[in-house]
Amino acid sequence: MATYSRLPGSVALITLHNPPVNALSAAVRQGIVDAVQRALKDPKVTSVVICGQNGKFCGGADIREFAGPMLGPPLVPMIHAIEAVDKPVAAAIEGVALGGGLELALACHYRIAHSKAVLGLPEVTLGLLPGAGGSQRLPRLIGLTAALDLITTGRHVSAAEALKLGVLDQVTDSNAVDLAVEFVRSVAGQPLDSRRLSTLPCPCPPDVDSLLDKVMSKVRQRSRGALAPVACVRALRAAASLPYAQGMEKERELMATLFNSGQARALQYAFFSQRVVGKWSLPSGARWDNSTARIISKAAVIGLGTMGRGIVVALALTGISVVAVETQEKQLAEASRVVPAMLQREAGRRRLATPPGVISFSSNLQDVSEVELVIEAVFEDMSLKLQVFKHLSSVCRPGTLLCSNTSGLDIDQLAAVTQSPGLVVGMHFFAPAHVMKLLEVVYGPRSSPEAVATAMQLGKRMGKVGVAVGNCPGFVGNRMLKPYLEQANFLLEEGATPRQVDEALEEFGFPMGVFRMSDLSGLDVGWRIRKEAGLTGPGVESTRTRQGRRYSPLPDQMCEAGRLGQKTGKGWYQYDGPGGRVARSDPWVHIFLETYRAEHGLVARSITLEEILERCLYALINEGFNILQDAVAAGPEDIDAIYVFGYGWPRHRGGPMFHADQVGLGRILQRLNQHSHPDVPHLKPSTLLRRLVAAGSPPVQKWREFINKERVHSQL
Ligand SMILES: CC/C=C/CC(=O)SCCNC(=O)CCNC(=O)[C@H](O)C(C)(C)COP(=O)(O)OP(=O)(O)OC[C@H]1O[C@@H](n2cnc3c(N)ncnc32)[C@H](O)[C@@H]1OP(=O)(O)O
Repeated sequence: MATYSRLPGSVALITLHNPPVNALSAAVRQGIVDAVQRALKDPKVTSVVICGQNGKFCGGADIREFAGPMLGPPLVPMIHAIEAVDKPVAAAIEGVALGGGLELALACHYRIAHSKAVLGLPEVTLGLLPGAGGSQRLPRLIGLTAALDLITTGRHVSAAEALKLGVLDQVTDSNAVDLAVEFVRSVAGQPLDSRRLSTLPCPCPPDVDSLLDKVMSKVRQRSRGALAPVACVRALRAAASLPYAQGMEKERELMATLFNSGQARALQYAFFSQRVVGKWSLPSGARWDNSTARIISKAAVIGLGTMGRGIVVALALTGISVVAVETQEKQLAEASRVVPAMLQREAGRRRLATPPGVISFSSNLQDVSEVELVIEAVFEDMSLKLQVFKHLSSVCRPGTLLCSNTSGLDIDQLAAVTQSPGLVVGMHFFAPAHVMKLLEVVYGPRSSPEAVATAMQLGKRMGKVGVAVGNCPGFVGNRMLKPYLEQANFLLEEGATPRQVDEALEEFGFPMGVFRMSDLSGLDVGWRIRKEAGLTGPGVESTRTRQGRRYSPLPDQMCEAGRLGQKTGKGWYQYDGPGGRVARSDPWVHIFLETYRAEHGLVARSITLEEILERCLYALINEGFNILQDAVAAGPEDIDAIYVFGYGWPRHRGGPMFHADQVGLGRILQRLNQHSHPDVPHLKPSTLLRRLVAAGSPPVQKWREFINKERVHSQL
């Protein structure tokens, strides 16, 4: 709702009440409409201030209402009515003015904000555009170029930047509501025509068409099939070229298309998934709201390879003092040179004046004795990690949390060699660790709620999306990746080319197909793991069935030929040289594949884009169902957040489990059955998938409840 009060000196104060962010729910909109009417009718009122309760102006439209029928007064006429008021209206912005919240502020005649406020039109991130006049008013206020940037990226801006751009009239370090009240009193009675943004022309650069074309091609390239950024540019083209009323008509038309698109539903689901994963729970009953996190101020990182360096930077950026340990002198010298530069660069990118944390470098493991938390990031080798954990357990003071950045090794085994297994968790970062948003927090059967809560809290401080996952080989992300990679290799055996497979996946929306990705991360990573698993290496017979399952030796043979990817200048593609980035098809690979097929009596067939997507994605999704069934992930949102934030799954497709829901569980089951083969267990439909289909394919939002019920009745 919204409350109305009359302050001394003829100012009406309208306050939005809808915790936690004063979203514009039906009740709030109704409250605003009523309060504005009251202010208009009251002859003693000469000016109006709109603010939000509890230091938050407004977080925009109530996203939860999007799923149901539209109730209450619509936003657009409400906003028009505010602009039309013949008494000065000011928005007093504290906390946030986002989406519909900023659109409400743009309808006001003046905008006054607290210096800590954050403003933006993030609708594009929800698959929408600023559909309450924002796409037409903002460019009229700050010019087309700046509006294109804010609206197509959805980025939040600080009050200082908003003031510079001209969004705000004044910024204060003290009370924004008091200042706004004082301000509107001082302008009461002054003409308002020039303050009504809808009446102003849109300031455009002379080469407006070329600017719009350039931005359009940039968003198309960046957004890989996402509809909203393209619609945003179209709405801004209308603002630049049409009178306001016609521009609004275009905005309405574009919004209607977006609103009903599957992409908007997917992006809104992704918004809530990100929040759901923060409310973690463990099978033991420990949860985010009944477990206490420790506040870490001093940490250590062991191992300064690529991952370790990124983790040091991520920690230091949060203001934590870091002891960075590397026992190999050459690597230590290089890290001591490179890490401070990385830190400086990242601090600059985040607009921090100085990096807040202090880093000390050491070659001596003894130097970690005083820290509160250690993250081990040594080479992915179990015996080495066990040695490090044993050593840490004796060096660190009692109560120190010991974390491993392993990408899939057994956390419980590491915990077992320490004196306090409850204080051991996995903190699986993604490269580059100071940039990538995902953090898998891996709990073993003995990990304490405090250890999980601390790792999750630390992730949040580092700006990560932390997802608590159970302990199993590969955890969630890499466990699901395995069948996906496997299918991609099988497709090559059967007649596809690396480019064909990659193009299908890139067209789906991945930033990189599986083979380009593999070239980037290095083919030797998987090779080493397969050797450790006894799947390849000296003495292993070169057959296409290993350990009782279909196996493709193709990637092993690539490694044996020295083709390790970008770092060697050759992998599934060829590059300009070692470290080259531009992937070109390589005739060598085509001959290699033909020879391989001939040797194994395989006849290449033509493979459709549909088959590529089905086999790669449905194999991955099927493993997602197994993971839910095994309670390694608490719900589909956890898996989807992992894939969106760590594995390049297109956000406008919600995540693999959301995608399964959109495609239809019955269809996924039917296609898995079709592609299934006795020696490819990954394609054998999971029991959970079968049970969901048998239960009538409930929507993804109901799966968590379904799984819990099935578990109670021992059906899973
Ligand atoms: C014609 C229709 C036009 C529509 C245009 C729009 O306005 S679309 C909506 C545009 N607004 C946004 O995109 C803002 C979304 N919210 C945020 O970015 C952040 O929540 C925040 C406002 C910056 C606050 O961040 P913070 O980290 O402090 O808190 P949380 O993100 O955890 O959020 C707290 C709870 O509030 C819920 N919530 C936030 N915004 C909205 C919203 N607009 N509608 C409904 N609910 C919202 C959020 O889900 C959290 O609740 P949980 O129960 O914990 O999930």
